[in-house]
Amino acid sequence: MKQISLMNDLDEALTILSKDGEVTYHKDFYSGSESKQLFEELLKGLNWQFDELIMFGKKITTTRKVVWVADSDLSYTYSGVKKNPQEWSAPLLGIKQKLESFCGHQFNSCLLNLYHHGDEGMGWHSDDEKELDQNSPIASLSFGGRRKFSFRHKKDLSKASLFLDDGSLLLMQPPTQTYWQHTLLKTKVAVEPRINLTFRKINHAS
Ligand SMILES: O=C(O)CCC(=O)C(=O)O
Ligand SMILES: [Fe+2]
Repeated sequence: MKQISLMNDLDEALTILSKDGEVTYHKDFYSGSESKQLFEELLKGLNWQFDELIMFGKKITTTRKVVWVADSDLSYTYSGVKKNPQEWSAPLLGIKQKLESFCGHQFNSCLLNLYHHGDEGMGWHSDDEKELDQNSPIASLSFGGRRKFSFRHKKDLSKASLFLDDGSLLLMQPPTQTYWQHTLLKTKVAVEPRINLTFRKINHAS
């Protein structure tokens, strides 16, 4: 199995995948002080809830907490469970604006995940739900503890891994979700809590 590992000590954008999609990593999208402030605002200013998903036909509740934010006219089913969106808060709107001008794309929803410890992660999946606009990138922002993230090609199982730093942006362009899965790995090393935001574009129900 081919393994690509990247050290994230460059300042400019790093290209993560070699084929079947495009992912770039932008280490210092936010400065350390901006990230610290945004982490606190997001932690305190949103209604964090345990996530519910269907696994092996059973509804389970995660220890990780989530918030789903979206324009009020949207609904979204994720991991088999329909989500009810919260409204955009001021800090989130500020982040969305900065992202949109950087990416040249508009987003209408954001899934936030709060990982309290290293023993909370997210298993292999693609963000390829049918509601998502296939032509839109997914922009993943990280605040707090530095965590390892991997991609795995669905056919040849090749991998690409990197660490997602505090204040970093991982930009996943189409058709990345069609060909690759990704995961946030658990770790036994002590890590700070982390908040991840994935900005998405959901199609309006026709
Ligand atoms: O926390 C992360 O970096 C990954 C989150 C993710 O993959 C998702 O929300 O779909
Ligand atoms: Fe994901």
